[in-house]
Amino acid sequence: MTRPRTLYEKIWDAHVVEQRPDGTCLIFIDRHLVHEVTSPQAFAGLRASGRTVRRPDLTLAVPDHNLPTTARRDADGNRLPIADPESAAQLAALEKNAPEYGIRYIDATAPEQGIVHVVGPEQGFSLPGTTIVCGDSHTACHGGIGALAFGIGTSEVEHVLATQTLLLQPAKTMEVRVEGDVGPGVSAKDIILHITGVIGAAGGTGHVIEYTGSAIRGLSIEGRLTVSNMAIEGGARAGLIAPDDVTFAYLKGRPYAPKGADWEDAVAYWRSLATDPGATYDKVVVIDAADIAPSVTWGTSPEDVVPITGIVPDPASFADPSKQAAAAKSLAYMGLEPGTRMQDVAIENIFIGSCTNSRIEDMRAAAAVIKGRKKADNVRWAIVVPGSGLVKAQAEAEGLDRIFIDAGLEWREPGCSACLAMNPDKVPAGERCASTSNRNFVGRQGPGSRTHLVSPAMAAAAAVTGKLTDVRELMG
Ligand SMILES: CC(C)[C@H](C(=O)O)[C@@H](O)C(=O)O
Ligand code: SF4
Repeated sequence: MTRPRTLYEKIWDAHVVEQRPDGTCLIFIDRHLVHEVTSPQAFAGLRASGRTVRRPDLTLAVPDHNLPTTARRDADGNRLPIADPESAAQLAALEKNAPEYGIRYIDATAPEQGIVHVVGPEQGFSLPGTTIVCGDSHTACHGGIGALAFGIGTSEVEHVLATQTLLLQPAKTMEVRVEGDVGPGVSAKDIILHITGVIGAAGGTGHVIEYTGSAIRGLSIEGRLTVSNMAIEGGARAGLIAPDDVTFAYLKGRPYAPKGADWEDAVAYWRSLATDPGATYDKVVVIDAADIAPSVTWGTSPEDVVPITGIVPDPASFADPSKQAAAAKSLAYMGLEPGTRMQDVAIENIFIGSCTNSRIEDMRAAAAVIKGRKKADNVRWAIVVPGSGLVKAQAEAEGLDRIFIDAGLEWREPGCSACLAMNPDKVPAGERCASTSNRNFVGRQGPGSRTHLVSPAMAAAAAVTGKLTDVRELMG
């Protein structure tokens, strides 16, 4: 009998082309996602060496980071230019490179355009058991459907374009098991924020995390993508969730998903990927779902998590001296005093979007809280940015856009938006943002911006009260 293996080991083993004496493996890459920021130099490198794209059929390009989220066409249907020269150049490069190398390209104004990590699963391009890479650290997101998905650097993007392979060291395995049921108002985002708080921003270093347990199995695909998206914020190389009937139902009939007999074969294979009984992980963390509250960050690392009912911690309360120093620095940047109740922190900006939380369920969760309420007066800027044109269309068909607009929020075009300050959507220096994104780093949403990571329902709650708020207090 073969040795029991984890989900990670099975996917890895199925993709090893060659193993080197030092243990490094040449891995076949099934899917390559490309966006405008990390690809121009990679294509320039290909061009300089006279090489071609080895498997254009396994490559999908879509712009997302730099696109403004305001209207992309004028009243006559003409495409509006991008004002920022660097952004315009990156977009122009992708628009030229994709057709030149025969790569599938979703144009900035195509109905299915969106954030690359939303588009991949939505199009059925990202599939269970596949290896997926993208020149982007949140590629781990695709682990939510059971794909082994890594972020890579620009030189690796060039390597994958040219060879459809990548040299990788095998990772260690880590299980994060979340058992039990979460309480009302607790979403997938709260689960992953809580996990990040428990394991720390370096807790998964060198590991691929498999999220298991009944609380994870009970999540929709949207929720699983949210969890896996932030594997990287726990330091892991990738995140994984075993594909199951929920996954198959989500993927069936999507444009790039297998069809007919191929679909049946694929599902049979995908079912075989689940971690075998008796397989072991290098590290195991067990979390009780009942301990997870709606969560919020107070600092400038995604591990700086407290329940919304909590307070800003005192740096002295941390055992580790380096964490004490980091916490003191974070609090100075964030303009927060130890002991302040999180619910007393006023918020001027709201961002609902990003590859963590811009799928249809996120839109629904935010709209459910906003419905019948109004944006608080002290909230200066509140934008809702669907993750793709298809999410946008679905949300509009359900009337969610009207709920946001009637409450005084803005309803935007898809893109990365205020998740990072690479386009016009920025948070001003010294102001706070309740944000559904995944990073609260210094300057992440604009120079001097102060980010509090929360779930869509919590961001919506902050939008209507003007301060960080326990969404459970607003629930029916
Ligand atoms: C711009 C891009 C390379 C970057 C990443 O790698 O993740 C961005 O998506 C981010 O979230 O910080
Ligand atoms: S939405 Fe944010 S985290 Fe996701 S790919 Fe874009 S910039 Fe990166």
